[in-house]
Amino acid sequence: MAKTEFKAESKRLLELMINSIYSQKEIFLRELMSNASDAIDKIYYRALTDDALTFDNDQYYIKVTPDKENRTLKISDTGIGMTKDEMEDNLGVIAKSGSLAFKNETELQVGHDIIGQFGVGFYSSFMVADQVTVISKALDSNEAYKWESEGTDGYTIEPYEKETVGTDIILKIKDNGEEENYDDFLEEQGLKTVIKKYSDFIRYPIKMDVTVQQPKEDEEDEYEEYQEEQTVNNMVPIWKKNKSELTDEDYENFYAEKRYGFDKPLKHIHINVDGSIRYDAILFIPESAPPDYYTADFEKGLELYSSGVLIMNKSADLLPDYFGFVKGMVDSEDLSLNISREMLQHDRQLKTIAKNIKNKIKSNLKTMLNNDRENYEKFYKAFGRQLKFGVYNDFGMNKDDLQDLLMFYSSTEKKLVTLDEYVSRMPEDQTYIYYASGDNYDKIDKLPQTELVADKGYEILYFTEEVDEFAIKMLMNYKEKEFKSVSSSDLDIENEDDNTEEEEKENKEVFAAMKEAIADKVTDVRASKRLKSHPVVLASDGEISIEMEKVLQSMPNNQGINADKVLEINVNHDVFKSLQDAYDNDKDKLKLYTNLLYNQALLIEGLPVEDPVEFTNDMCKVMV
Ligand SMILES: Nc1ncnc2c1ncn2[C@@H]1O[C@H](COP(=O)(O)OP(=O)(O)OP(=O)(O)O)[C@@H](O)[C@H]1O
Repeated sequence: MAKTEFKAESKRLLELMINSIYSQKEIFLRELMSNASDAIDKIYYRALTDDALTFDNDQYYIKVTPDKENRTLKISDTGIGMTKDEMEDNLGVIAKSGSLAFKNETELQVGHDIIGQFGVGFYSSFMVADQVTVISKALDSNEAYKWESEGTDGYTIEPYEKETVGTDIILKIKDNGEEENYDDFLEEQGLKTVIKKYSDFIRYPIKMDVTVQQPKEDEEDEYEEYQEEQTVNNMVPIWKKNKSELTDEDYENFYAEKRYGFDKPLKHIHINVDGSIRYDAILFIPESAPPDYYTADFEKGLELYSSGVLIMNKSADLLPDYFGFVKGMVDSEDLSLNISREMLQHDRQLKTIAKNIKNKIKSNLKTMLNNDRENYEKFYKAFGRQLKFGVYNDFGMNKDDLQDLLMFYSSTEKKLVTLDEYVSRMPEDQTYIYYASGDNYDKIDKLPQTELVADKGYEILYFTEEVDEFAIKMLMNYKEKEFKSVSSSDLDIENEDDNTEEEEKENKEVFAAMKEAIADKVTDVRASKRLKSHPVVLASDGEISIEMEKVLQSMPNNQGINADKVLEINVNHDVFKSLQDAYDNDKDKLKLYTNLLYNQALLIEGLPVEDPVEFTNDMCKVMV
């Protein structure tokens, strides 16, 4: 039969699986168990709304059958099954399509990373099997099909006989290699261990024929063996267990099992509430953001259960947007099983739960910040941006909840610091919280605008993300201290040797002539109070800073909002003497110098020079 080729990305993933050196090959079983359990969930949902279907617990289970002689492992479920089209769609293409595109070739070759970071799902079977056969009959269908593949060269699908609805997956387990032993996946004990480790909390029974010994009748010391079907998993959901019985590893396994993420969570929060509203919840703070996190595709939400039965995969109403990174589940006896999405939105109980959850997350993050700084910084690297958006969004409504969770890089501490730490260190004569914006820490370090503030010994917070200044503008102040950009025209710093005002008065005409030369570009040309060694800098008057202008300009529907730019000249720099000289003797030269300085200031700001050809020609004019 002709083989159908896998799509290119799937083929690459398969190659990785087949040649994988990944040590935890056993996770293939977890993936297959989860798929089987999801398939049964789907029938369960259908039964909720379809009167023709009843969900009888006894009929729904997963069965694991090893066959040592033939080196096969069969995993059967009584779930919803797949039609021929679904087999094509689901097994012929990698589910999380696009995930490979996020990785570069070297990372792919290592192999570890990709398996650790992305759900490899069904394909992980190829880590342990030479051949994978899927026989499935979908609910409402009279036909069954067999999908088969030996790896990268493609797969076949053909009609097949299967009486009952559900799916059988048959793996032809690889022969042992020099260093690798696959026999565990054919042994009762090995399989049991792996199932317990990863899939203990699967809600449906995972059954296996287990060899049991019992004393022979009438004959002491003699035993006979027989096979007995046993349920291998515990089925009591982890959230119903006593916290003291559970280890970090249990929570981590649950996180992986549920596919909340492919990282290791930084923290879990287990909540049991038995008050006027009863609920249990397990929440996780992930370590890293999923690739689509900061895109419109990302959907936040927690799994919602009603008395242990999943009623919604992603209940968005349970999490505020700014905590959208939190993964996990909530189970409440007080929610009705058949509640609709629309009704849930207005459900008073759900609102109360959401509020409690929000406060729990906040207090847990706060504790992590205070007691486990290293992990908090990891978290902040992944999701700090989200918190800052949280401060900015909804007209700053949530800023009080979030301001103490923010961190910024400090010029003096050379690490991330909180606003509270900054304010508590402020010298008495310092009125403002100073910040400087730029692309990265190194660039900001070198910004001329920081000279005076840094010289004064004041700490400066470095803003490197687009949202930073917008969030801070929304915050307005922290502990009554206002924020001030080092680029703002009035820095409010006393400087005894300041001679700028006199110089500016004395050289009024020079400044006026310079202003005239670039009148369409800046609102003013002034003597700078903030520069020490640099000749020139751009500052801004008013609410819109130059960094904000950059962000606003890059937006699709930008409305041409500009900062009021001021060109500041260091009157104590030799360049100023040249300007004075040019004013006295050669007005064209003054124009040339002014334009050059303006363009230099643009470059320092990371803004594009408006006319690069004119700029280089001007440079040449000074040289010859
Ligand atoms: N036992 C099964 N019964 C019914 N459908 C299944 C079964 N196993 C897999 N599928 C279908 O194949 C799809 C692909 O499975 P796969 O394990 O590759 O990815 P996933 O479960 O969607 O996502 P991931 O494992 O990456 O979280 C599933 O979404 C499901 O639709």
